[in-house]
Amino acid sequence: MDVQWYPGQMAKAKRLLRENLKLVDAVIEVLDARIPHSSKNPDIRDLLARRPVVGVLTRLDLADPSATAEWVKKLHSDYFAVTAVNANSGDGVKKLLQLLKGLPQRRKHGQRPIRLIVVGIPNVGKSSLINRLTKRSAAATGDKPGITKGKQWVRVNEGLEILDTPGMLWPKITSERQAFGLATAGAVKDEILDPVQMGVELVGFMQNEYAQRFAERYKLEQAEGDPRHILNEIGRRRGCLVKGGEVDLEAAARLVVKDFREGRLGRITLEKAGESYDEDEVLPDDHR
Ligand SMILES: Nc1nc2c(ncn2[C@@H]2O[C@H](COP(=O)(O)OP(=O)(O)OP(=O)(O)O)[C@@H](O)[C@H]2O)c(=O)[nH]1
Repeated sequence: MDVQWYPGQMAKAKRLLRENLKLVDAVIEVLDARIPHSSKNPDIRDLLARRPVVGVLTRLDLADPSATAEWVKKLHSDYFAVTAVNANSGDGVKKLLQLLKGLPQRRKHGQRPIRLIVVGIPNVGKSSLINRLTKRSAAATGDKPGITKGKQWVRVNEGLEILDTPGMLWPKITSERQAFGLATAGAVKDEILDPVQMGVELVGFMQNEYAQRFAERYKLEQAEGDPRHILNEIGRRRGCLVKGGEVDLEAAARLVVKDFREGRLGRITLEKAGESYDEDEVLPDDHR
């Protein structure tokens, strides 16, 4: 499995982050509310050097509301404060601004505003959040991982400034389950997983967690049974066919994953706060 992050890239990301951290009083770590466990990078704690970190779960609108509430509670002990937002619409940003008001300044610099950097793995909504906080639309946003550009201080309000360049964190993939979550949520390139495998796993997950809603969405008489077979059935119904009328399973898989990403399967969280992540199957070192 190719995880798309190479040691050189990671070293560069770390170096940049270390440089930028020298400039700031506090950090916002952006997590995807649909995969809070997998979008959190446990390796950065040392780099942050005791700076207060505010955890922000984006995609509030796409995640399961009760799961998000539980994650906010669970993550509380890891952060200075935690909250959830919709970085597109701005829902929850007012509350975040309230929390940011409580941040301490690192050094006494007279009256200068508190300086912040936004960090997170690719495609979690860092630029969207910066744009929301600064009410601009200049920071580049896009649905492909890794397109953030530009660099300057931007004023949020009289007490707060934010670095326009988000800090890029590398996803840490130690289990197949994490690979599935990160790829399905779009935080790593799709190529990390075989598309059919991703689709089959997503169907299996939906069968276990949101069976009724899933059956309704695809007008399936029943959502039970072999996930591959169900995927085939979805492909047939949706006209994902190759010459000769056979189902194009890859097209069907891409359709289901796209429906998930765009919220058409409803509000879904792939990782629940109450689950244990310690016992995940650990991938061999060369896959991390
Ligand atoms: N529905 C929804 N979409 C969001 C939210 N936050 C971000 N997005 C979308 O997710 C995509 C990625 O957002 P970006 O802000 O570019 O993410 P980023 O972390 O800066 O991405 P990189 O530059 O790749 O690291 C965009 O299409 C956003 O519109 C959210 O809260 N809800």
